[in-house]
Amino acid sequence: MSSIPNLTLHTDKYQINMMYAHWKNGSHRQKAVFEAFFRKLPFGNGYAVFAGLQRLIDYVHRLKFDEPALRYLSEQEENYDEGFLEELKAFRFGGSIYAMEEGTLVFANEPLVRVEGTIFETQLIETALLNFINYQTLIATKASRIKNVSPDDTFLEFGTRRAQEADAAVWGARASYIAGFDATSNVLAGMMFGIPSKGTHAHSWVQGHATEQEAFDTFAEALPNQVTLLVDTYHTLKSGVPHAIQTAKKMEEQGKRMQAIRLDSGDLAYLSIKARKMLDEAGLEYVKIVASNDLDENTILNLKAQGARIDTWGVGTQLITAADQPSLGGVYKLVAIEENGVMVPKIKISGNPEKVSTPGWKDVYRIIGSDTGKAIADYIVLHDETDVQEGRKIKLFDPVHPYIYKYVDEYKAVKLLKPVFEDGKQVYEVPSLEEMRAHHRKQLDQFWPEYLRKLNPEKYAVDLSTKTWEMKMKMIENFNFG
Ligand SMILES: Nc1ncnc2c1ncn2[C@@H]1O[C@H](COP(=O)(O)OP(=O)(O)OP(=O)(O)O)[C@@H](O)[C@H]1O
Ligand SMILES: O=P(O)(O)OC[C@H]1O[C@H](OP(=O)(O)OP(=O)(O)O)[C@H](O)[C@@H]1O
Ligand SMILES: O=C(O)c1cccnc1
Repeated sequence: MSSIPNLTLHTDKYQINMMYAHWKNGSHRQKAVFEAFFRKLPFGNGYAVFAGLQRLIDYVHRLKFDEPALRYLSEQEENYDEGFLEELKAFRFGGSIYAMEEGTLVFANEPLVRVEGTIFETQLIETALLNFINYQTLIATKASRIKNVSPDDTFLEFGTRRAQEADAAVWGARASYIAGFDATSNVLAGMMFGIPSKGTHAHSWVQGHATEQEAFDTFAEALPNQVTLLVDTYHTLKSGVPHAIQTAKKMEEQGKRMQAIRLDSGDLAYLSIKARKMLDEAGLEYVKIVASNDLDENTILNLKAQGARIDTWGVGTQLITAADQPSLGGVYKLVAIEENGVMVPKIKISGNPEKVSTPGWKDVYRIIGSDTGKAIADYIVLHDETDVQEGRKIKLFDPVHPYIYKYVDEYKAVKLLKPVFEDGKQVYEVPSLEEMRAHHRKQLDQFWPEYLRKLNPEKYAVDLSTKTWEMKMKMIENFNFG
């Protein structure tokens, strides 16, 4: 995508400063492994939906310190050596990246992306990687949560005007589509990604005409195949719906069908039930009802419970800004580094036991029961462990309460981290957005409903292999606080 800018300097300065210090020290070609993960699921949801990989891939391809970037760096008060800037000039990403596929259900404390390479390149990409996957995973999760309130209804993403700037709108629209939304109002996202783009009209269209009837008729004449009329500018039931019915009748005379009316204020349950009745009585059973107005999963669920007759939900602000939790706290931690030619696992100790990182270079398997076809647990192993790959009996235990355990031997193990780049070369064929949506739906089918419910979902197990757990415990024990 040529419209994507070079984001090489889209990083925190401390990354460049660490790269510089490594270069000064001669350690910049040392090999390192980092893993990105989050510690807590957002919105009290039982799962998150991974997204952001396409953006990461585009970014990695375009990593290059060009002349303006080098000039800017040369003017900084850090006073970087000329030799460092020469090193940056020659820089290309030559590392390896393994990642979850977009649309995959993911959980806390499991690697979502693993990056292997020189300390120079693995350090540089931390900030942008987290920026992309934290936001897009958050929005995809929110979208999946909203869509799952009523999976058979149609959901439109309407958030652009309220999004935190343009990139958030466009990439948020894409994340929403992966997780089950059906279309976006953002035309650029439509063009860039092939998402269906849809639109009704604003109140200004009605306000700008002498009468509401004239506004509706004129709109219907201009766009006869895409007529959704906004009926709440003056009075929904006394004016908007009757006028929309008149327009629909005129369309019928010309052999055309109006698509829908849109409700955008007031009591959406009451108004949709009344409007449905009026449309049906006029023989317009085929005209659908769209609703919008600061909707989120809770309001939609509530409206459904009240018997609202709404077919299509337009969701903006609450989705695109993830209003109830506007950030996902994904982090990127060093898990191994080369010392004297050998990769040595690394741990990050914290006073808060939940924040102690799991050392070593790891893979994640989804363990699926052979009898049920449903996911049992995600199982994290050191990358050279082979038991799970070979289908041998494994012990699943809670890493916080290891005395709670069970053995499983009848299972299928799906490796979740897919090779994306190997030694700087892209080896992953990015699926189409339609394939990602289908993948997401299949993922949902793989989980029992108790993990998917909106309120107080069951906690899905993310377990460490015995070797991973033992290594972690040993490293904590041996840690020299001196
Ligand atoms: N029957 C309902 N049950 C629960 N929530 C509802 C119902 N109908 C609408 N809502 C929601 O209640 C909120 C109403 O907000 P608000 O009072 O600002 O809207 P309004 O009546 O449309 O006023 P305005 O014209 O200023 O937008 C919206 O989030 C809307 O989606
Ligand atoms: O409420 P959200 O979930 O954010 O959905 C988007 C909102 O944006 C529009 O309102 P706005 O008042 O901006 O313009 P309008 O004149 O078209 O209603 C639209 O009518 C929705 O209410
Ligand atoms: O097409 C619409 O109705 C629309 C688009 C963006 C925001 N609100 C509504």
